[in-house]
Amino acid sequence: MTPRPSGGRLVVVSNRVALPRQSAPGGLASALQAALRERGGLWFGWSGKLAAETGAELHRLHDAKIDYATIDLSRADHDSFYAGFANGTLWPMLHYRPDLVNYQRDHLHGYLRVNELFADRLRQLIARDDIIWVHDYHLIPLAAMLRRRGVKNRIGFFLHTPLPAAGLLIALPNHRELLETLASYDLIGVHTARDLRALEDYFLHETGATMRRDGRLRSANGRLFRAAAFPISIDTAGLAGMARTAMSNKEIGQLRDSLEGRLLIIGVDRLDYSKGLPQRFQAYARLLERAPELHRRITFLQIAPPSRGAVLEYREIRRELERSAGHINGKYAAPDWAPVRYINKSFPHRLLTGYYRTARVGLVTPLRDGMNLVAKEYVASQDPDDPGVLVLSRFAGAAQELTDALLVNPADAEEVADALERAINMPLAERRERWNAMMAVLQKNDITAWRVAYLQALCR
Ligand SMILES: O=P(O)(O)OC[C@H]1O[C@H](O[C@H]2O[C@H](CO)[C@@H](O)[C@H](O)[C@H]2O)[C@H](O)[C@@H](O)[C@@H]1O
Ligand SMILES: O=c1ccn([C@@H]2O[C@H](COP(=O)(O)OP(=O)(O)O)[C@@H](O)[C@H]2O)c(=O)[nH]1
Repeated sequence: MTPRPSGGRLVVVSNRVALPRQSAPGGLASALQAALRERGGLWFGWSGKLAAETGAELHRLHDAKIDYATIDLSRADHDSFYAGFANGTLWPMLHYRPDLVNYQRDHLHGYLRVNELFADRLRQLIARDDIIWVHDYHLIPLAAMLRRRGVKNRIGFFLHTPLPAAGLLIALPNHRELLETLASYDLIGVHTARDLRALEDYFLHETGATMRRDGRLRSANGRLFRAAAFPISIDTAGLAGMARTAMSNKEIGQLRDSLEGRLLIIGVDRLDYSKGLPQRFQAYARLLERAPELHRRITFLQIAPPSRGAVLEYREIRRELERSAGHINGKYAAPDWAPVRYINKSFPHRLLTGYYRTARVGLVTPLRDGMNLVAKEYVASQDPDDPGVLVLSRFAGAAQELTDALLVNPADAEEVADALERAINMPLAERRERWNAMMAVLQKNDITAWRVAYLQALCR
């Protein structure tokens, strides 16, 4: 029997789950929480905890229209699936960093084993009419495994990272066995037209798939599926409202007082090498070096909660940034002024939105980023009468939509320093004009529009 499409329960599956009252910064968790809060449904994934055995117990919880079902991972599965293959192999590859890829066959086996376990548990939870929406590179083969277990429901996939060109993807050992399983989904969503081109190109030229006249792809073994771009977004109106009320919070007042009239530049990123933080610090140092008149007039606040500490590169970048922040302050600080405030802690949106609104400049300079929701949150949080300026990397998916930001190449310290200077000195009329244009984009394509567009396409 054909499943009833749009009326069915929504079952979201992702490795990271935003459990109530648990803080785990990351765009996937923020976005899916906003999407599910409205639509309701079941959210299945990793509990974020370790246990003796993977998936031995299913933890159930209900909160604000969302049913949560989560499982723990064993230490060995966490190390091979999450830290190993997902974040030690796939993540660097997907972020154009083959030099950082650490491929180990036992990590791949762990990855496949955890996907099989996810398929087993999920199989027991789904009903015939459910619409299943799987998220991200941790779970690429899940649909193929569910299909083998007889699941006939609509199953969609969304990739939250960039997708590099086929020429790079083929450097991944066993790439075809893994990536071809994507054909078991009914719809593959990516953030941008560039990611979509890369996906189609890979399927057409590396796997023998063909493109039909109706736009669907036919895999080498005859399965029909679609691929399309759906740029993820934020709860624009909700965050704008939150930013307005945040300004009366004690913590925001404390930040404002501490600035003593200086202009604030803000960066908010998970501590990840893809976010271009060392390059950002260098660009800021370059600005201080070439514009002494700005000393004491500006302060750079970088919020960088630690992430994926089980992976070596993440521990190394943490050390590198501590050195870099110390070096800049050592060189330029005065007894009453520190040019950099560097914080390895995570903050809730209730405060972040107020920090964004306090900042004259939002500095978002990843080397590669699927979307980058921080860029969008910064814009949504601004005061319409006196908005700040977004300096944004061309290599974040968000740059495709936020074309009125000051777009930069994050690897060019001089160009980023130029943009910072321009942002600091930008007249109010130009700030308003740019902000209005970006806000119009975010009001049109908010998180609801993203969810509705994706699910409509999946159920078509
Ligand atoms: O779950 P973690 O390992 O702690 O990492 C956090 C998330 O990082 C990545 O987020 C991506 O999704 C965002 C929303 O689409 C997007 O804006 C951003 O560019 C991506 O980096 C990762 O893809 C998620 O799976 C992680 O949960
Ligand atoms: O201290 C923090 C730092 C970040 N975030 C959130 O984490 C998400 C980061 O998403 P983004 O798409 O920018 O990058 P990702 O971390 O997913 O790669 C955004 O919603 C941030 O507001 C947060 O809640 N607290």
